[in-house]
Amino acid sequence: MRFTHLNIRDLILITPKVWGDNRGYFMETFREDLFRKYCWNINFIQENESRSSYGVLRGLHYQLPPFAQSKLIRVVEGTVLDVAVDLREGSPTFGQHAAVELSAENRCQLFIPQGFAHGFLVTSRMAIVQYKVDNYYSAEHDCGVAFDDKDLGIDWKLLPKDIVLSEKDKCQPLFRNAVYFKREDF
Ligand SMILES: Cc1cn([C@H]2C[C@H](O)[C@@H](COP(=O)(O)OP(=O)(O)O[C@H]3O[C@H](C)C(=O)[C@H](O)[C@H]3O)O2)c(=O)[nH]c1=O
Repeated sequence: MRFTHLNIRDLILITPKVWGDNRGYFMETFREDLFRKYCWNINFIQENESRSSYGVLRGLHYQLPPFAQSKLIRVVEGTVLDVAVDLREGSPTFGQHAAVELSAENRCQLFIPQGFAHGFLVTSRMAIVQYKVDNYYSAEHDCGVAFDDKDLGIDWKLLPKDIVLSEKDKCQPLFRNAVYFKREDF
């Protein structure tokens, strides 16, 4: 299992070791000891799964403290463009984002600590995304940022007309109007 820092240092790409043979393959998808050593002290308490068709974009979402969530994301079917945006006031990468392709084929996982907005766009016919979080869902603390905010400058690769959004995501606030994470939150 390899842990690689992205352009935003606190975002970590995890590449599992895959054991293939004539039956198929085996891989360890999570190791707490390695995670604590190379990544983050974390206690995942909930796991989610969503299935989406081509062009669906879920995000950009985050939960505010005390229900802020770190996430460990993996794709078990299909391919997504996965994006995290730094919303931590005072961070040297505040307002910047990282985008990585996660797929059932590359088997990579993305760790996103608390303080980031998260979203993904499905670029295959269909994708199933599973992710662990370290805080329970709280609708009252659920927040978002507009996926297509010009100040964020995220290249989602698809034309806006081809992107499928929930009603909620069609009206997320612009980055400059979003609620950020304060220094005291960390
Ligand atoms: C997130 C969540 C949702 N729900 C319920 C609430 C809604 O009635 C329904 C669909 O929720 P939503 O439309 O917010 O689902 P997504 O658009 O996939 O939201 C997720 O999308 C991006 C990619 C994220 O990173 C977040 O984890 C999460 O916000 O599931 C729950 O019961 N528990 C939960 O943890």
